[in-house]
Parts: sequence; C-alpha cells; structure tokens
Amino acid sequence: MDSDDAKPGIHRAPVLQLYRELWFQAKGHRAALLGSMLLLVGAQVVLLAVPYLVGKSLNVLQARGNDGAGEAAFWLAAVLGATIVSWLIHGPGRILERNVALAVRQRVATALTQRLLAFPLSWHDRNHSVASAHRVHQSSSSLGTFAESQFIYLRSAVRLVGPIGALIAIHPLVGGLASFGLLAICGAVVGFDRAIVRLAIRTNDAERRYTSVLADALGNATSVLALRQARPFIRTLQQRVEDVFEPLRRMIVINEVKWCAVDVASRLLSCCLVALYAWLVLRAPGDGQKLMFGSVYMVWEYALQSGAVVAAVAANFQTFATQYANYQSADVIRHHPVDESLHEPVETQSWQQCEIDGLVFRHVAGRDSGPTLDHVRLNLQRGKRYALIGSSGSGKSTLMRVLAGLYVAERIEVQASNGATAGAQIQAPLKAARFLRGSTTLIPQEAELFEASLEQNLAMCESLHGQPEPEGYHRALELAAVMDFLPTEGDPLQVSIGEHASNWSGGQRARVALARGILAARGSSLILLDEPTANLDTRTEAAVYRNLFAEFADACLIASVHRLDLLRHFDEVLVMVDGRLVAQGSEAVLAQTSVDYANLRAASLRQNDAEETAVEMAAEDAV
Ligand SMILES: Nc1ncnc2c1ncn2[C@@H]1O[C@H](COP(=O)(O)OP(=O)(O)OP(=O)(O)O)[C@@H](O)[C@H]1O
Repeated sequence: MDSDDAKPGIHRAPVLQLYRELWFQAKGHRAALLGSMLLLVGAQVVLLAVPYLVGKSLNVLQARGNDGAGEAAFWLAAVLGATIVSWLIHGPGRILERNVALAVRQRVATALTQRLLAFPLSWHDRNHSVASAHRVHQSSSSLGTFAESQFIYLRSAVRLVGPIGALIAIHPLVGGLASFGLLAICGAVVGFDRAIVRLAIRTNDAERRYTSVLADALGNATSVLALRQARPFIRTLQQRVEDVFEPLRRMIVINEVKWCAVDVASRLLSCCLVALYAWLVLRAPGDGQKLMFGSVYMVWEYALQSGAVVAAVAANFQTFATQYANYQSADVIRHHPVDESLHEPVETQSWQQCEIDGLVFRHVAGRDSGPTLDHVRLNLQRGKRYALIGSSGSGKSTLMRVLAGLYVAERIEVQASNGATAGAQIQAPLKAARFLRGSTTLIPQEAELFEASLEQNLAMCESLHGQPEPEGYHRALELAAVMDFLPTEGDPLQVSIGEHASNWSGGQRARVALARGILAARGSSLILLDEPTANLDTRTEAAVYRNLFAEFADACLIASVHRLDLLRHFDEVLVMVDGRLVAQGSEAVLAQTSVDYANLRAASLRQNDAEETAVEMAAEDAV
C-alpha cells in the first residue's frame, strides 16, 4: 500500500512543542490548566524550605547544645508543617490537572477522528485503517499523558531552579558552579535525546506496520484457516517485529550510555559543590567563619536535590522525546492537505434531471497509466432505473463512487435541473463532489456490519435529512427481505450481530446491509446500488429489486448488475468498457445497436452455460 507514512521533521525542542500543543488543545480549559500548574508549583516551592529548616535545627544544636533543643524542635515541627501545607496545595492541583488531561485527550481523539472521517475515499484507499486507528490512539493518549504528568515536570523545574537559588544564597560561587554543571549535563542530555526521538519515530512506524498485519490476520480468520495462511502471517509478523526491534535495540544502548553519563556527572557535581563550599569557608580564617554542620548539610542536600533533578530531567527529556514522537505520529492526519470544505456538512440537493459530462478520474496509485474513468457522459432522470453493466474492472464501482461524491474527479461537469427550472451548473471537481454528496446515496458492495444488535446496526446511518426514524426499521427489513430469516419469537431488532457479522450467511449480511442502505437512501435524488444483491438467490434478488423500485419510484436509481436477465426490469442500460461509458439506452435498443452490449450478453450466456455444465457434472459425480 502506498501509504501517506510521511516522516515528520525532527523538532529541536520536543518539550516546547508539547507545551504549545497542550495549550492549543486545552482550549476551554486553559484557566484550569494554569490554575493546576500554579498549585503544583506552589506545593513544590513550599517543600524547598525543608533542607533549610533541617539545617537551621542542626545549626542551633551545634551552636547552643542542650539549650537549643526547644528551638531545634520548633524547626523540625516546621518541617512537618511545610509537608502538610504542600500536600494541601498539591492534592487539588493534581485533581484539576487530571481533569484537564482527560479533556485534552478527548479533544485530540475527536478532532483526528473527525478529520479521518471527512477525508476523501482515495485517502482511505492508500492508508491502512488499523494504522490510522493506532495513530489516533497514540497521539491522543500521549498528549493526555503529558498533560496529566505536569506535576512531575513542574517538580523537576522547581527543584532545578530552587536549589540553585538556595546554593547562590549560601555562597554565590557554589551556586555559580552548580548552574554551570547542571547546564552542561542538560546540554548532553538534549544531545542524547535528539538521537532517541529519531529512533522513537522509526519504532512507531514499524509498530504501526506490525499492528496492521496482525489486524489483517485476526480480522480474516476464514481465509487464514481455509488457505492455511497462519504460517505465512507469522513469518511476516516476525519480520515486522524485527523491524520494531532494530531501532529499539539502538535506543536501549544509547539510553544506557546516557544514564551512566548523567549519573556519574551529577554525583561528581554534588561532591565538587560540597568540597568547594568547605574550601571557601575554611580558607577564610581571618573573618572568624566556622564550618557549621547544618550549613554543610544544606549544601549537600541542595546539591543532592539538583543531582536528582538532573536525573529526573534526563528521564523527563526522554519521556518528552517519545511523547512528542507519539503525538507527531498523527501528523499525517492532522496536516494532510485537504480542502476544508470537505469537513463542512453538505447541503441537501434535489434535482429532476442531472447531466454529467467529461468525467475523468484516475486512482492515485495508477497515475502513470491511463485514467480509470475516461470522459464519461451520463444523462440521468429521476423516476428512471438504470442498470450499469461491464466486465470486471471496467470501472463500475469507481463510477458509482464518483457519482456519490466519495471520489473527487480530475475533471467533471455537472448540470442539474428541476424540471423547467434551470439548476446548478458546476465545473469545479470539489464543488461537484459536494453537490453529488448532497443528492446521492451509495449502497456499497461490501456488507459492512458492526458487532452490535440489529437495531444498532440499522441506526448506524443517516439519510440526507438526518437520523432515520426507528418506526421505519421494520419496513426497511421487509423491503430487503430480512424478515424472511429473522426469528419469529422475541424482538427481531434485538438479534445480535457478531464481528464482521460472521454469525450470519453472506446473503443474510448483504440483506441487512441493504436494509440499512434503504434507511440512508430516503430523500436522495440519486440512489446507487453497487451489486448489493450479488449474494442472493435469483428469486430473492428479483423480489428485492421489485421492492426497491416501488419504494423509490420517485428517485433515480442506478444498479450495478452482473446477471443480465435482470436487465428487463430496468428502463435503461449503461454499458462500460475500460473506464468509458460506451452505450446508454433501453435493452431493446442496445440489443439492436451496441456491439459492446452484444459482447457482454454473449459472455454472460457463455458463463451461464459453463455454470450449468459444472452443476450437471457435480450432480453426475454425486450419482
Ligand atoms: N483503490 C484503488 N486504487 C487503484 N486502482 C484501483 C482502486 N480501485 C480500483 N482500481 C482499479 O480501477 C479499475 C476499475 O475498478 P472498479 O472496481 O471500478 O471495477 P468494476 O467494474 O467495479 O469491477 P468489478 O465488477 O470486478 O467489481 C480496475 O482496473 C481496478 O484495478
């Protein structure tokens, strides 16, 4: 598949990008976001006082011995007080923070899904559905996790700035060395993480490809078992897992080197800070300074805190790197250039007559070859039934998708009118697609049902005028001959449908899908039926067509048909050959005038003969 698996650019500062996106996606909750951040920072600022309070207590004891016990106890009680106050601020901050995270996650997922479902069909042709679902999940959950982990990052920020401030207050030179050392270590961490982001993006891409194959294997159990595809699938999956592991292995090595470097450097820095402080105090005997244990403890504790913060920052940076890579994984959805009008709801259109001219369409994958639809011209009228015929691959389904506005044509001219009233004349392909979407319903070839009750499956559609009325469900089921096989006891609408409706036969699936299509088609000027009855026996197929013709007597109906004996039920036949519409007229006229029609008729007769011979041979074998 020629997917849109574009490699996103590597951004220099994933953390800044994440904050930018968080701010953007938190729209409507920004006050809560800022409020939670202020509370979380406040809680950490209060905790910064703890080493100072403990140091004070030690200094009092050293200076005054037993006499200072009361004051020392006071400073220790203050430690407990600071901890309680910190929690009283931290708790509400966390609750607020997590609520914002939920809102952000939902907003990202909804926005991406809305975009995906508005993309033209050609985009979906090129991109695996499971890979796209993976992108939506990965992107929304990564920003959600980033949003709900603010307390960790803010704690790191406060603990980075706070101890440095405290060390500067204790001695400017000690503070200066701490700032320099920490900056140098952070710089090295960023360097490591840029390499890690690149590898994380590669791992994500490989994981998506792995998930797609896994979904193909699990979603097509019948073929997998019938065609003994399990081993080939497992071989492919193993290869795809290897593709995931290759960048992962490199990430593991880089990671270990990074942690080793950070740990050694931060411990070295802590020791240097204590040594520097002691040296600075001891080398100045003249002014009577004494090396106080409490002050040494403060330096050690603040140095330790900054060392721990360096480790935390290193961990955070790595998290930012993977979180941003995950968030970016949906950029192909987020930034795919698509005309914004595709996201707007279409306006309902109604016409009596519609002329399509000069229609050219080409599948992206086949750009080098000729167009799939080549200068197609069609004249359609409401109240008429058209049968679309042509050999396999001649372009019938593609034409229906263009007429339904699902594919945007390269060139097209649409002229629609309401009887005597001159109507719309549209030449811009995108406008034409929107116009067609507003007046047409395509009942597709694939009977895609969902794991839910029959009623929920029927409710899973909208006509051009909105949600179908539940009162119409029974009628739709009767028209599509579904009632013939539903259980007579209990509420038939509550019958359950399994994944891919595999608990139903192919013909039953097709009929339920048709019933849903009937509900969606109400009020459409043009109804397109892409072989929806292909799985039905001849008698049921003819009955279903009779029902549809009576129900939609006022609409223009085009049905793609393979069984040519059905043609007598239609007003006109449209003949397709290699993407061109070569003939349009009644069956009787085409029988006299069209060579292409005669060829298709002859091929159909030959196929019927072959099928009959096969049935006879099977019967003889059985005897
Ligand atoms: N998504 C796609 N990407 C690239 N080419 C495609 C795509 N879908 C169809 N085609 C090509 O377009 C041509 C027309 O296909 P289409 O499905 O419209 O034929 P059809 O007449 O409906 O065939 P059938 O009767 O077998 O369903 C074929 O050559 C097919 O290979």
